[in-house]
Amino acid sequence: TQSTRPQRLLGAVQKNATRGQPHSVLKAIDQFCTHTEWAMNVGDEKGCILDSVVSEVNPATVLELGTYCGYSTVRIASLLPPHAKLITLEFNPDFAAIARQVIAWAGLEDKVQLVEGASGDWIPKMKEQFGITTFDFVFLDHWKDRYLPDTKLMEECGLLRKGTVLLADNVICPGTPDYLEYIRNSPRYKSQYFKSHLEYTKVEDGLEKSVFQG
Ligand SMILES: C[C@H](C[C@H]1O[C@@H](n2cnc3c(N)ncnc32)[C@H](O)[C@@H]1O)NC(=O)c1cc(-c2ccc(F)cc2)cc(O)c1O
Ligand SMILES: [Mg+2]
Repeated sequence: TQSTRPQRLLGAVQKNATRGQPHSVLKAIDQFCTHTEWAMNVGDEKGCILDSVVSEVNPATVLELGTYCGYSTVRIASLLPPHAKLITLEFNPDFAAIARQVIAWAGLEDKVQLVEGASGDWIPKMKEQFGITTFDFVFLDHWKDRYLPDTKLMEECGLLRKGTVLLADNVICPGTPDYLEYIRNSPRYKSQYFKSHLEYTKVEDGLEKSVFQG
């Protein structure tokens, strides 16, 4: 039977990366996506911007929306201080299964809780299920028309505090126009656009960093 793209990406990690070395996992995925097969990971160019924002925030609690194969999960988790927790939500079980193996290959399973399910269902359950009070950092990388409703949901559920940083991928391509309109015009956020390119291409894309004002 035919393999899927995530299965082929995992194969490239197991073949070319060293267990327990997150940077080698990222390098193997980026090489696979550059030379063999494009895949919708945040990639190395936007990934460096992600790294700098994560390092600046130095978060103890992280929420990632949209795990896919776990590339950005590994990228973020490899920068977290000890005892920090990253919760990542993925509703496609096949993608989740691959991501678990990519995260394990990087040796980061102790820092990561991968939850299978839809963000809209799980965000209201974060406090009771995972003992989260608020998130220090949120990476939005799931369905582009879910960024706005899920941000409003996080506000309503009291999951954001003064200083929480939201970082949104793909605000240009595929684009999240309703989210950008809201977040850039709301007095409750201070936003900054980081111009970049769609992963592994020359197409313009970018990340929007927004700090919740409380
Ligand atoms: C949406 C995907 C990423 C993952 O998110 C999970 N997901 C969804 N909605 C939910 C939820 N509500 N809760 C939990 N998980 C959820 C899904 O199953 C995917 O695995 N990402 C993209 O579609 C994506 C697409 C492109 C792209 C750009 C140009 C093109 F020509 C073609 C594609 C680039 C990117 O950088 C992306 O990130
Ligand atoms: Mg993305």
